[in-house]
Amino acid sequence: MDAFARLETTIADRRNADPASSYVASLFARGRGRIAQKIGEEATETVIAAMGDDPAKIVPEAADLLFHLCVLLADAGLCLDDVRAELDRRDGLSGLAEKAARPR
Ligand SMILES: N=c1c2ncn([C@@H]3O[C@H](COP(=O)(O)OP(=O)(O)OP(=O)(O)O)[C@@H](O)[C@H]3O)c2ncn1[C@@H]1O[C@H](COP(=O)(O)O)[C@@H](O)[C@H]1O
Repeated sequence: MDAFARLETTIADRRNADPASSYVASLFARGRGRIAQKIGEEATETVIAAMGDDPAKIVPEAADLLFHLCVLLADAGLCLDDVRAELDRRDGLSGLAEKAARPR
């Protein structure tokens, strides 16, 4: 099982855990708005790391961001396979061509 699959399983296991002993459970308890806010914070921290001079510092921030995104997906009843399916759907479709084909 890869890291993302393990993480999804752990997050699902934490849904009814005690928020006092589980960070994931505490996020579920605080709700979708708080989870979304954390994604904003972690995205900002990733941007700050990206603007620095040490690319290695992006890695832990990206991990925080992806972790919180996984919690958001779980909270919304979604999973990474849903995201994979969307990426598969886009595979081979140029971003520039897709944008040019959008209704104006
Ligand atoms: N991957 C992670 C992971 N990445 C980041 N974090 C936590 O995310 C939080 C984000 O850092 P911040 O400094 O922004 O958090 P904070 O200010 O303390 O949080 P707030 O009070 O602002 O909400 C920290 O508490 C990190 O420890 C994570 N917490 C848990 N996991 C995974 O989730 C599993 C279950 O964790 P628990 O639910 O805590 O058992 C763990 O075994 C890990 O696999």
